[in-house]
Formats: sequence, structure tokens, C-alpha cells
Amino acid sequence: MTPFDTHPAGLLPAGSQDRTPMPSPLEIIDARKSFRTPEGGTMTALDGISLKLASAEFVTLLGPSGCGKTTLLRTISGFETLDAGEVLIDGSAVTQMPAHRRPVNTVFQRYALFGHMSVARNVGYALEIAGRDKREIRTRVGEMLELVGLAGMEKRSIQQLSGGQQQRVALARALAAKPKLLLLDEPLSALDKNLRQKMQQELKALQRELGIGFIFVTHDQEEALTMSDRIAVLAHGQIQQIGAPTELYRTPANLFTADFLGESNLLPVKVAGGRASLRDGQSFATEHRAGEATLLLRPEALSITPPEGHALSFTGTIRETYYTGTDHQIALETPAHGTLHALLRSGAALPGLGAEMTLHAPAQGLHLIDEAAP
Ligand SMILES: Nc1ncnc2c1ncn2[C@@H]1O[C@H](COP(=O)(O)OP(=O)(O)OP(=O)(O)O)[C@@H](O)[C@H]1O
Repeated sequence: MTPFDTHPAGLLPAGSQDRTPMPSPLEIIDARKSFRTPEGGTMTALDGISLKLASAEFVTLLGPSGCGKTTLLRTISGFETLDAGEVLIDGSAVTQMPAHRRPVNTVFQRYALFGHMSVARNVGYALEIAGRDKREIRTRVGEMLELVGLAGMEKRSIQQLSGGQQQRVALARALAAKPKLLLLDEPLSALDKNLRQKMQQELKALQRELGIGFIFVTHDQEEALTMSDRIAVLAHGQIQQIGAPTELYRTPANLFTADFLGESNLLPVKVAGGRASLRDGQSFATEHRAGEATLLLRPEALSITPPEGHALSFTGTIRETYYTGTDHQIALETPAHGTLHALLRSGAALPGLGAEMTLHAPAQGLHLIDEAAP
């Protein structure tokens, strides 16, 4: 039996009374990997990464270039071996298993399709190599093309397809062998903005329908926020924070996550006696521990009219305004805090460049980050 000869992920065989909990689609335990550099030194790409997916979870790896995202994907798929640590897929250790035997597949940014083969042969290729019966392959290819919205395109050549259609073929091919886990390495980055947004929705819907784990790599924070059940923010081969998009966005644990995910205003504060004090003398109640901290104020938390639960106000000079269609982005230069960025709903009457303006923030829009947070 190969790793692919299993019942559809997320489903028990018909009539099964087995109530044992579903194994995690992917568990990584303290993964470590270094590379030798041409200069004779070593480069730590993975520095103790642990991660456990819930069943049918969509987890995004997000982080700057060189933080270890691709290396992590390659150690899951088996194209790279770990120096230390364990990888379990669907509850079984695969750390020593060669790539072709692991029940996982990868979709790449550049699709890696065979240009000289038809759509059908591309999709059925892995099954053909595995020596599957021709009729079975034909049925499976048909199912997969149906799934990605390309039914009837079996005979087309890859060159006759648009970028979006090619990406769908790559997806169909990756799913043909019923992987337990799908890895996606920046799969949408070659597409233009509109198609990319459409494919984001389709991918998310597809993942829900299949009920398998997805590990998705992207540089694009908006993409990560819209698509993921959880996001793992990586830097220097370590997970800085992992959590639901709203949790990471609203209550980041450290400055790296706060700054990397979305726009942020970061203001130094001192906490003492249950109050946080800003440089300009304003203060607000907090349960944060005493000492130095940083106040995170998201641009959309600022408003022209004082909000319910009003806590802080900032007066300054408007230095820049951009109209985005739905919002006005404003840069407000303040005497005590430098430039603050605000995102105001369009429709609001705005003073012009150089005018003075006061913006307000509610207590629930304030989040404190420890100076010492890693
Ligand atoms: N085969 C290799 N030999 C030497 N160094 C490597 C090798 N593969 C990766 N690295 C180094 O390991 C670090 C992590 O690389 P990795 O490709 O995983 O980053 P990444 O987060 O995927 O980056 P990007 O977003 O630019 O693709 C980088 O510093 C990279 O130069």
C-alpha cells in the first residue's frame, strides 16, 4: 500500500464506528537546518521550528525573504533533509522517508507543468508513473479538472491556456494523487491582481471542499490575512508568532509581527500604577505590566470624530493624503510622536494639505507590546 492508497482525507470509511481523533495532517517538532555558505561559514535556515496543524487547516507561512519559508516546505516534502527534528504527516513520521513516498504534493509559483504534454497527461502524470490503470487515471483526471473548473479541457496543450488556467492545471495535478497535505509555494504570485484575488477565493473554497491541510507560502500579507485559518510569521528561521489572522493583526506579541503585518503606528509608552503614559503626557488605563512598552495604533483605529470609549487624541499637520476609492490615507505630522498614519473612510470632509487636524483613538483600538518581547 502506498501513502496515497487511503480513503479521502477527512473521511472515515463508510460504516466505520471508529471514534479515534483524526491525526494532525502535519506536525513539525523542533526542526533544525543549516547550510554551508560558499565563504565556509554556516547559515541557519531553520532554528527550532515546531508547528502542528489541526485537521483540514489552512496555515500560511509569512515572512521576509530568506526567513526559511521555502526550506521549511522542502523539508516537509522531503526535498531537503533536516539536521535535527521530526516531521509527521497524518500521524506518521516521515523524517527519513524519500520525497516520492510522502503523501504530500507541492504547487509551485511557476507551475512546473510539462509544456509538451496535454492537460490530461500533466494532471495524470504522477498516477501514470505509479503504474495506475489507464481507466482509473482517466476518471481521476476528469474529476480533478471538474474540481478546478477545467472540465472538457483534457486535450488542450499547456501553451493554449491562460496563466490562471495553467495554475488550475498545476493544482489538479497536485491533487490527483489524493495527498494528505498540499504545499503551495507562492502559487499566485505570477498572476495579475484581479485574477489573483479570484484564485484566492477559489483556493480557499477548494481547500474547504477537500478537507485536507494546506501549507501556503506567501510574501503578501493581505493574501495571508484573507485566506488563512492561522498565520505563522517567520523571521531568522524561527516562528515569531502563530495565530488566527485577527489575533496576529490586533494583538501581535512582538514588534516584528506588529510591523510586518499591516501598517502600524508604534509609540513608546511608560507603564506605571495601571496607566500607560505617552510622551505628550496623555495616558490611558492598562493591565499591562509596569515598565517600558510600545503602543500599537493601527491606522484605521484613528478617526476624525471622537469614538465611543475615546482614549487618546493627536493634533498635527496634514502632510500627505491619498484617496484609495474607499478610504483616505493620511500622514499627520505631530510634535510629540512624529508622523502618524491614519486610514479614514471616504466621505469624511477633510482639510487640505498643510492644515491642522485632530484625530482620536478608542480604548479598544490600543494594544501594548512589551519592549522585551522576542
Ligand atoms: N541550498 C542552500 N545552500 C545554502 N544556503 C541556502 C540554501 N537554501 C537556502 N539557503 C539559505 O537559507 C536561508 C533561508 O532560505 P529560504 O529559501 O528558505 O528563504 P525564504 O524565506 O523562502 O526566502 P524567499 O522568500 O526569498 O524565497 C537563506 O539565507 C538562504 O540563502
